[in-house]
Amino acid sequence: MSLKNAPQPGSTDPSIIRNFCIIAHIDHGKSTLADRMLQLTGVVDERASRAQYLDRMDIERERGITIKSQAVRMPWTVPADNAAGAEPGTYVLNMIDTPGHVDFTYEVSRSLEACEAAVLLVDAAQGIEAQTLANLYLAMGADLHIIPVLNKIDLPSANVEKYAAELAGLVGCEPEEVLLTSAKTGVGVEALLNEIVKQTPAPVGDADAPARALIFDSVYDTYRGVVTYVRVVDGKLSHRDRIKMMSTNAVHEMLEVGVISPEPVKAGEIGVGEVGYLITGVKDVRQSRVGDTVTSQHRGATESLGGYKHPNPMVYAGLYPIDGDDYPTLRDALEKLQLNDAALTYEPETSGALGFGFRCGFLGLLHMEITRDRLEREFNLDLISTAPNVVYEVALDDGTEVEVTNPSEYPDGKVAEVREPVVKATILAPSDYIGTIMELCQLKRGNLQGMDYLSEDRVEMRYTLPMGEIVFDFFDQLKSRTKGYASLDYERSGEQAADLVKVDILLQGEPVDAFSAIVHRDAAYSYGVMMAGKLKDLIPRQQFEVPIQAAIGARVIARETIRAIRKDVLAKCYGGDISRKRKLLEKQKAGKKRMKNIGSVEVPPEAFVAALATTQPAEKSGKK
Ligand SMILES: Nc1nc2c(ncn2[C@@H]2O[C@H](COP(=O)(O)OP(=O)(O)OP(=O)(O)O)[C@@H](O)[C@H]2O)c(=O)[nH]1
Repeated sequence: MSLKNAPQPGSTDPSIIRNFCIIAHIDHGKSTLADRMLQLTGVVDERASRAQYLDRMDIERERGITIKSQAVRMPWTVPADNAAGAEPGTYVLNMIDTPGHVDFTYEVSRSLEACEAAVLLVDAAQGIEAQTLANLYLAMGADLHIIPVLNKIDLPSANVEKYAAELAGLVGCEPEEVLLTSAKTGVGVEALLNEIVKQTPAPVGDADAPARALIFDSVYDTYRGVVTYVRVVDGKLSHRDRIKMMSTNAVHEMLEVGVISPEPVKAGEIGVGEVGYLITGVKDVRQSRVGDTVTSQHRGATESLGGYKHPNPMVYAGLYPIDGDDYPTLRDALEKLQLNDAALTYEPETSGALGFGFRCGFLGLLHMEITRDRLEREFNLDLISTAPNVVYEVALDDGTEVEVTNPSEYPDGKVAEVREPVVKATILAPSDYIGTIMELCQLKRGNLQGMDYLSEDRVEMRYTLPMGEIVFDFFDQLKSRTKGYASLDYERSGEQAADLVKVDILLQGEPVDAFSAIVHRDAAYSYGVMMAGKLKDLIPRQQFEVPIQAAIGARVIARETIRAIRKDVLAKCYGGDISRKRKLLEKQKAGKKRMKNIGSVEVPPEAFVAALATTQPAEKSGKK
């Protein structure tokens, strides 16, 4: 069907609109399926435009903005004799993208809120993974209708029977009701589109009420400013409106309203149940936040849609340029990233060991890693990051409470109680590994909350765990203990009091702030021994002996010594080649300039990088 004849935005009857998302574990085929749907619905032409569309994404990727379209509008005509039994006719499908990873749970929940159904896509050769489950629970929490689909049925290793049963057991349907697709060959995708029409409830809203639209994504574009993606719940938003953000009452000029199909298409207005974008001339995503409700300034709604949450960083780390001269570049780079990232926070910080840098707040480990990666790649920076830590609430004997986001700020006074954040974790693994996983969780102070068999050889284990342990090396250890077969997902779940202490690392009696850590008392000794041992190997010998100590307050709990030696760079230079000697001496001098000085001890920046690389990358199971 030609897009020109498709139902137009602003005048689309909600009864023909279907809003859905696809939830899947990484690599189970979400992007391929989405591409296939764009082709089948004629939004992207199979030969020419597909290549073009992908090119466009490359450019976007290079510019570091939208990696995927956040929401695409697709017309779809259901034929008379469809197997799904859907009413024949032309429909408007809005496919809404959800960020995949746990760090962005709140963003995921808002994208889900904008839909009425979720396609639960599972690889027919892999089965259900932890991330599939976590997102499924969120979708069920949002009351979405779930459409179970097994993908990659073309693979020789596909085990349709086994995983259809697993999936059916999970969502509570018959195995025959699980749809089968190959996003790669296209098999089953038309049938899936018909099923989406049949099974997804049409949106319901009051067309005559004051406008209310949910912001489910907000993206900074260099050329157009902030592009805000919304789902209209009541009333309509017109390009003539001035709009109001209900959490702040800030009013903005509306410059453009439209839908994405797959290029932005301007529209006069968008109405009940429709999904589209707004451009309002705001320059920073903080002014147009995910979860907020948009209304019109004139005759606006008085009650928001609810559910708005301010993003709060959960993991903090210090970022320092290896070369001190890069500090202004780092500051500018963080400022630029913040334009497109409402959750990133930073403030200047000085470290005795590392010099000038920033204390940055992130939603989680993956968010931290993405940010750091972008700073290094896009802004050409070499960075040292301190070990990530969570936020602790410390109550002192005199009744004052402090929030500690940096171990070096840990109060010296008498501490009455320390509270740490806790997460609910879901671990999925082959049942052979139950023992080793339990052992690991015990070691990390976890509490088993429940365990279910998904099939005869796969289990879901639910634990509560201190978040501080997860940001340390939990995921690395889980992967190595289960040969990579376990998957992990977690969400924040309150606080608990814990016996935590600050361990300082001292070089020649001087504490090195970058190495201080807040750890459980039982783990303090092993942290001290590990750090002292590492540093002994990493710090080059000096002309004098250097003691390395780990201490809790004034009490030393571990000690190593770096023996004295003069590093003679000329030792290997036989003969009298004076120019080569000079070169070596100059090289040594340049190296010295980059050295960080702790008291009189010279530490190469590489030693900090290596010593601080104790934490693991988070599971890369989504992009944002
Ligand atoms: N054989 C086969 N391969 C498929 C199918 N669908 C996707 N793939 C392949 O599986 C890999 C992952 O597919 P993607 O669509 O990128 O998966 P995704 O879930 O979007 O992954 P992320 O975007 O990285 O989260 C790619 O190499 C695809 O070509 C399918 O139906 N059959």
